Amino acid sequence: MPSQLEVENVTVAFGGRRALDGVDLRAEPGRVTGLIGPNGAGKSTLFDVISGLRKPVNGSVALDGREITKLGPARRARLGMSRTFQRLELFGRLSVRDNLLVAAEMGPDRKVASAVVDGLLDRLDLRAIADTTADALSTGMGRLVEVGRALAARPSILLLDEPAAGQDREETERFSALLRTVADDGVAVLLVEHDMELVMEVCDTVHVLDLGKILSVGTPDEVRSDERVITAYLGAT
Ligand SMILES: Nc1ncnc2c1ncn2[C@@H]1O[C@H](COP(=O)(O)OP(=O)(O)OP(=O)(O)O)[C@@H](O)[C@H]1O
Repeated sequence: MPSQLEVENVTVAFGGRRALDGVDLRAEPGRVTGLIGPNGAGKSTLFDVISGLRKPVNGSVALDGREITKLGPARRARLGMSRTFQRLELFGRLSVRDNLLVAAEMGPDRKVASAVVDGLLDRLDLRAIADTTADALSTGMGRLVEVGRALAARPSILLLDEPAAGQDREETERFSALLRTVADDGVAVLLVEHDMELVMEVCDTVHVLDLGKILSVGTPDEVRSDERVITAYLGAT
């Protein structure tokens, strides 16, 4: 079932410093929503709040109108939320196929896990390396497998933290097409990414975070021409 994510007025503090300060964000089913901003802006911290790894001091997270702010990561995963991490979290000694299988078995229906993996190997064009161990993959391919693991749980909302880092241009182009098909299936995709070409090409809406606050929200064209965004981020990339 498609899920809408609503983040309202989220604040997180480390010591006395606010890493997030009154952040609002919305991600809708069938759309790719971008979250961009300079290093240290608070993007990963916001992902941690959305996925339940960090509790905000203020604000709420809701999925389809149901408040989930107090739920832990496992409960959120059962509600259809899947995420990837900036640091690869693959099982290094397992094959690509088995990495996907472990994730698929945690999905809503274990009986279909191997069929789900079969489908993903084709969809992500991973069949040729299905028996390769994760340790032997390039960073770019590792990231693709990590996205495969997130998809194996058949999420309704998918959080991707810098999935294209380490991918070459061809891998990124294929990845961009994949993200569109994931969104077209009704998934709400939330994408943190520094690769501006990918963000501008694939996102329907982009949120720009700077120093813990949302600086701008709009279509890629609107955000790209926003002077505040150019000054805070785009001018420097
Ligand atoms: N566990 C922590 N303890 C203290 N400060 C932290 C912690 N995690 C993050 N921060 C600080 O919070 C701010 C936001 O960090 P965060 O990693 O969310 O930024 P980011 O936008 O994801 O950056 P990047 O693009 O480099 O990944 C930074 O100033 C960071 O130093």
